[in-house]
Amino acid sequence: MNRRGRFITLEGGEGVGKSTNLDWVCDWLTERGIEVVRTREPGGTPRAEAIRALLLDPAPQEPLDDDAELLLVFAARAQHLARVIRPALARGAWVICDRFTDATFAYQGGGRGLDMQRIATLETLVQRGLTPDLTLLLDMPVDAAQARVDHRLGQAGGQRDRFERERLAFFQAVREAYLARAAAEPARVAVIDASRPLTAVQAELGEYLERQVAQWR
Ligand SMILES: Nc1ncnc2c1ncn2[C@@H]1O[C@H](COP(=O)(O)OP(=O)(O)OP(=O)(O)O)[C@@H](O)[C@H]1O
Ligand SMILES: Cc1cn([C@H]2C[C@H](O)[C@@H](COP(=O)(O)O)O2)c(=O)[nH]c1=O
Repeated sequence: MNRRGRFITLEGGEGVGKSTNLDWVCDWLTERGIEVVRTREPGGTPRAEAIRALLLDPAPQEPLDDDAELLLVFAARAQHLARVIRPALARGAWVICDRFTDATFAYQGGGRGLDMQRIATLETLVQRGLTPDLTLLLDMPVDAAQARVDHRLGQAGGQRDRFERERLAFFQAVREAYLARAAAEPARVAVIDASRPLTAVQAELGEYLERQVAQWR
């Protein structure tokens, strides 16, 4: 693929502030004249959003098999790549994505305990070499992040989705898997302490972006 744009992902467990900071990152890049495509996983196209709804639906009457969950995540990703991510990168836009395959290694690999090598095989099959240029991993202790989720749900009056209903041990395993990926790929994954006030988090995000954009231009 003729890839002219850049691919940036935001990652982290539930409630660490990905959505809040994604808006900020997109505005930061747009202010510098960069065409930004803001998207998310699972989702990003109507069909992939339909798969997202299946994945997030608690539907206790039919538990979702772990392998089915993994394959649905990659089915949504294949559609998202074909319809949104690859075309945007080819025309030179920068794709800013709320979660990508690091989330699969963290949730299905760390959280569910699925074999990381099987996930890597699907990654190769579906992505054909396309991986993020930069990943901003928002990290904080699980209990404090869960308190933020509770606060947000209390304000918005929503229900916990199928993942948000998991036990603390699941989220702890997700966090550890994310940190292991960051340690294995320090040049791509920047770990940001998300437990601090938003201004401090965004100051550090800005520093990473400043450095990275200067290097790419
Ligand atoms: N640095 C921060 N300090 C305090 N509160 C924050 C901070 N960042 C985000 N929040 C608040 O925490 C809640 C969760 O933030 P947000 O929805 O952006 O997280 P998220 O990682 O996208 O969550 P999810 O994975 O559950 O969608 C929101 O109410 C948000 O306003
Ligand atoms: C990409 C991806 C996502 N998930 C999970 C993680 C979250 O609980 C939900 C998405 O909801 P959010 O609004 O982004 O928090 O999906 C996953 O398990 N595996 C994945 O690859």
